[in-house]
Amino acid sequence: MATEPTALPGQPGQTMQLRDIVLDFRTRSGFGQDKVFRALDGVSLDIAPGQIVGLVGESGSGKTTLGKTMLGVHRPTSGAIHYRGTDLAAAAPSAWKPFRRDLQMVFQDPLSSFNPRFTLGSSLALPLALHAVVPKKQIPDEVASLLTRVGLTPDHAKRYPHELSGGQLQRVAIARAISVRPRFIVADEAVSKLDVSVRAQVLNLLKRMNRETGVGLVFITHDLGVARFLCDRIAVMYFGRIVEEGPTEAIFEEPKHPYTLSLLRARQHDRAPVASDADEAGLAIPDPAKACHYAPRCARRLPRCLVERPRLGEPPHAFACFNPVPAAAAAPAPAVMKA
Ligand SMILES: Nc1ncnc2c1ncn2[C@@H]1O[C@H](COP(=O)(O)OP(=O)(O)OP(=O)(O)O)[C@@H](O)[C@H]1O
Repeated sequence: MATEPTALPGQPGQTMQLRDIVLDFRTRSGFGQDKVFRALDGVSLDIAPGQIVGLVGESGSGKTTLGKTMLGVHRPTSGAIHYRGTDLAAAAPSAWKPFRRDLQMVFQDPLSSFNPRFTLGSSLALPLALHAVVPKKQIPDEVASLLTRVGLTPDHAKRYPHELSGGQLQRVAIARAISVRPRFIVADEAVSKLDVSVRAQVLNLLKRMNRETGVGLVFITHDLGVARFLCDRIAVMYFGRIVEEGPTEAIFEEPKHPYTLSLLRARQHDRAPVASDADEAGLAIPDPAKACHYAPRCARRLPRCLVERPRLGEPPHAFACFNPVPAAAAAPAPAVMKA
């Protein structure tokens, strides 16, 4: 369950609020025509200081795009990103500058997020110096301490990115993100390359850091066991929309959206989350602006679902569905990850 948000020492906590975020990617087709792909379609989400919010959903549902949008990597086509009294969505890129230290990301591919010509020690020292986190002469000690906190040794500071395994690099990426003592971290599949024992260690580190410093964490993952262990709240994404959002236990024990249920069942049976026989029935995909975009795959589809778009309801447990899953039909929750 969500804990009371706590602020960073000496810094008031700030909730990040996303309101109705739409993001269209424009791509060039082979015939020189612009094609528009709507990657985020009306996403609203609040992340309070001290909360860990999990973003789950199948590949391509928009999790990474949403994470990058809330950190200013992508500029939304419309909608609002309220943070510390500013609507950053509409602001010029320079408006993000004062918040660069506050908002950090651990990227999905750790190798490409490090400069191959820098030692990892240099890569870690750079943000410490840039943001004057510690006095200059303390930087080597701080780098060593960061490496130790993520389960590596100070010796790793002398190595280059290509000399480390994917899992080791993931830990350096986490060390870099926490080094500047941010207020928010978006961690994209940040523990996916770690073996079980190291994964537990890093998850415990993230949880401890979150509880001690009040850093807000958006944790993108395919692993529902990890999400259940780590997150206070879960947002389930499907094709650019949040279809269900609520406290972690409610999502696992009482899933309301048929897609959430299919995701939980898919995990139990270790298969892809394809919902029903509706696909095979050859149902035409309805206009997503005017219908539930999950309707063609949904076993609980009503005629209304094909002509009306359901809105996400009210917190604390919100879901966008006209015919939610009754409590008795909810799947037994998947096993909790032990960490
Ligand atoms: N720069 C881009 N230009 C065009 N389309 C993009 C771009 N980035 C992402 N997309 C598309 O947006 C959709 C959402 O992608 P995104 O990477 O956010 O999904 P995801 O849920 O994070 O997937 P995964 O779990 O596989 O990482 C995909 O269809 C993807 O192809």
